[in-house]
Amino acid sequence: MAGVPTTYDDPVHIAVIGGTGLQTLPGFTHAATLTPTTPWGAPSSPLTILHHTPSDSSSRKPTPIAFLSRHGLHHELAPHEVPNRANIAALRKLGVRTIIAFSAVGSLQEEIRPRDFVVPDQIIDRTKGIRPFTFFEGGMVGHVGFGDPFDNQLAAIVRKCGHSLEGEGVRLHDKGTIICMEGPQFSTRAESHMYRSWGGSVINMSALPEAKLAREAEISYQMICMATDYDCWRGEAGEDVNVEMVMGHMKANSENARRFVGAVLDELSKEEHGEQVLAKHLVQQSKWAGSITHKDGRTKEAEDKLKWLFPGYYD
Ligand SMILES: CSC[C@H]1O[C@H](OP(=O)(O)O)[C@H](O)[C@@H]1O
Ligand SMILES: Nc1ncnc2[nH]cnc12
Repeated sequence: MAGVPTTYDDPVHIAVIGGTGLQTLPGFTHAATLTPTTPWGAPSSPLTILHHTPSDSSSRKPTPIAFLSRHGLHHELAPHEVPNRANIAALRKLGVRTIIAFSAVGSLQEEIRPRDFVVPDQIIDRTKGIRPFTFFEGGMVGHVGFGDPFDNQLAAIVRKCGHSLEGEGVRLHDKGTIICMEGPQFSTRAESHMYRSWGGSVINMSALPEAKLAREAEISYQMICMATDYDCWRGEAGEDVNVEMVMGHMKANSENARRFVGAVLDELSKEEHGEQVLAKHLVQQSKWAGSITHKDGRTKEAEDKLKWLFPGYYD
């Protein structure tokens, strides 16, 4: 946008990643547009710095947030083409330590209806290993815990905010297991039934490796899912998923998605969440996770990249 600054000097600790149907985040003040590069390439889209003014207090300063469009500004990146490492690395470098990520999902359960929101707590990986999925490779090994793929404390805040919007058209499910499939084709009916038998709640193509990379980058991460279809498991009881169906529900419910983000940002802007927003509980996790490779065994390339991401960790 003409006249908008291309640099931003204040720290930005919170990011929103928008998915299908959420390429922009209207209703916030546009403070800057950044186009960073990283050792893993450029992110999916420019990082838009938005100012969020908390709705319940005129005295609090606006909170800056970074917005990134996962599939690009015009949805030109397929799920397997999303440069997840560049996205997460660019956000961390900016100072981001908390990410709220949006995703349009298929429902695998009757009670999760189209336009319902789900705050998931688990993921089953059905990607095919073709997406780059770690910062620790090529001469520096690292292993981080992923038992809980989302941040439990952040999830509690997100759930509270979602429930506060109930009665205003928002229906929220507090838990759920995401099946993250490779795509870009949707599932077969046999696969869809199998995922239901595994206990899957919803299905998408984007939770991984985004969530894994956020964990490696010591960023507190929670996905908010919005159901747009019943995939294809209902057979004759309903129409199979198609893009028109997904986009239709996303468009019709985008105002609720925006209000949901606004409520979460209101809450995260409160001083009491300062430590959580900075993900203090994750600090130095990757320093120890990555120190398994002795200095003598490191390649310069791997070390340079990781030193860019984590200055001071591997000196
Ligand atoms: C257009 S339907 C499939 C597409 O929608 C979801 O995108 P996102 O998670 O970025 O909202 C799903 O993961 C697929 O990428
Ligand atoms: N049925 C589905 N399968 C995978 N990703 C989706 N995103 C929205 N609906 C989906």
